Amino acid sequence: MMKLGRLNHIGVATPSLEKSIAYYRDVMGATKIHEPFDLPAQGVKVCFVDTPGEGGTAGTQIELIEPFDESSPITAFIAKNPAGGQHHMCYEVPDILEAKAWFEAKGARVLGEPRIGAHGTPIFFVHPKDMNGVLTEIMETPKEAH
Ligand SMILES: CC[C@H](C(=O)O)C(=O)SCCNC(=O)CCNC(=O)[C@H](O)C(C)(C)COP(=O)(O)OP(=O)(O)OC[C@H]1O[C@@H](n2cnc3c(N)ncnc32)[C@H](O)[C@@H]1OP(=O)(O)O
Ligand SMILES: [Co+2]
Repeated sequence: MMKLGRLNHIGVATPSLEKSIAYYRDVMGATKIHEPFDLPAQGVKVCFVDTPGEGGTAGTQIELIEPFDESSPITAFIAKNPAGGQHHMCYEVPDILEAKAWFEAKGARVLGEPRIGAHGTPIFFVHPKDMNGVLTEIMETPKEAH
């Protein structure tokens, strides 16, 4: 049985990181907005916004993602949702290969091989049609978090 880990982030696609950063800062009152960065290998520009956890623990994050270029995997999503929107959910697991085997054994479509994601650890995606309509990212928990 795979053991589901914490919700690491909620991916929110946007046509403009700049506008979305201003929204989380000025409307949502986010106190910690990380430095945006490019992730061309995954076809996105990224900005993490922290949401507070309980009693000083780390909460989850909003992962703002903008297409890096026309070939981005989120270009089609933005074309369908010009204002952007909730794109994926990312959960942590202790062992990415064990998790990949788990989902494949369940008959779910794992999209590609594990690759390094925005937190610098291996990730993969499971097709939304096999996950109750939710594009699901699985991420190996960063070692320092163990
Ligand atoms: C990895 C870096 C970073 C990190 O956190 O580390 C990120 O998270 S980057 C996030 C961007 N990267 C990805 O999303 C990679 C995985 N995604 C894909 O491979 C595609 O987006 C895919 C296969 C999920 C969808 O492909 P496409 O956009 O071409 O759309 P389709 O017409 O093929 O979609 C088929 C079917 O799925 C529905 N769909 C599409 N996207 C989503 C979504 N985000 N959530 C829920 N459902 C989605 C789409 O509506 C189609 O449904 P249908 O009923 O057939 O119309
Ligand atoms: Co993500």
